[in-house]
Amino acid sequence: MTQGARRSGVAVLGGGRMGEALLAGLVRRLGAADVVVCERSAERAAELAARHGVQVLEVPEALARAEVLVLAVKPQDVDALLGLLAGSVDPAHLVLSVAAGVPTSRIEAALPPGVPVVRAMPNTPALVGEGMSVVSAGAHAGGEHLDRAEELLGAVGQVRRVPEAQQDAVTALSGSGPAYFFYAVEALVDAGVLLGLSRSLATDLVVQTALGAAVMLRDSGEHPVQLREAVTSPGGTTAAAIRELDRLGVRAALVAAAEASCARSRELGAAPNPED
Ligand SMILES: NC(=O)C1=CN([C@@H]2O[C@H](COP(=O)(O)OP(=O)(O)OC[C@H]3O[C@@H](n4cnc5c(N)ncnc54)[C@H](OP(=O)(O)O)[C@@H]3O)[C@@H](O)[C@H]2O)C=CC1
Ligand SMILES: O=C(O)[C@@H]1CCC=N1
Repeated sequence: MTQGARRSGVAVLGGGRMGEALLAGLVRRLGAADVVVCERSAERAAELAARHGVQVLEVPEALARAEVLVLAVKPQDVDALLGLLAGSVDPAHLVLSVAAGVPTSRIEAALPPGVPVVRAMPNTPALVGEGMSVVSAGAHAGGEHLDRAEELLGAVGQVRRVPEAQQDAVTALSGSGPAYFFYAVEALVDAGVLLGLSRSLATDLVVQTALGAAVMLRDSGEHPVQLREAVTSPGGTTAAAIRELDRLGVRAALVAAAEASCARSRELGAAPNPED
């Protein structure tokens, strides 16, 4: 029997926010019998098992069972997890890492030679099947590994491929991106309350407006500037609002936020200095 012939399905290693979002989509796509989770907090593990019907395993058992290993621990925990994998992982596994910043070369160096590694940057809307994931192949990953990663991440939304050098920029846009939109919604709801609306009505107005705007951006084929101009009546309310956004530097703030996210991704990916 060839190496790994008895393995199938996916093990999610690290059942936190991102791990759960992926787990939920994978269970929808593959069924709970083909997805297992490893989580070091017993309480959290029990919660995931109850919510998604998946089996919770220790790392060695998960490696023996699953073909695809999704590394979903914090970048700061990746080296410790790789230490647990190193003795049992082999080239018939596919390691799919979603850890922000961590390059495939760092993962490959900690594992036996030839283990295929794909780096991915998903985002939390995966939880509702509207994720955006971007994948890149490591040195030992071929087209079939990228196809497999794309197929799995396709269960939770859209997928694109980029050269790995672009992954920190991707993290700044789609990885961290949902938080920028949640932040804007939070601020607008507070603005509605300031203007005298109930919090509940303000939330309904802002959330549906965000959803409508997102669908127009996706489906209309029009540039965001054209869509914004269509809202902006001559001498009207929107022009007054946009003038304030420009005066307060919101465009520059968004660019600076994305640059900071990209820089932090690079920092998280750097191998720890043993002297730190
Ligand atoms: N959250 C997001 O929007 C996104 C996150 N990512 C990436 O996903 C990864 C996880 O992020 P996130 O879900 O936010 O973080 P969380 O801290 O919520 O999740 C990580 C989980 O892994 C557990 N864990 C750590 N080490 C082990 C181990 N050896 N075995 C089993 N479980 C372990 C942690 O336990 P404990 O709590 O005890 O530490 C925690 O429950 C990160 O690398 C992040 O960069 C990528 C894209 C988007
Ligand atoms: O904040 C973070 O580091 C992770 C990576 C991208 C989104 N969340």
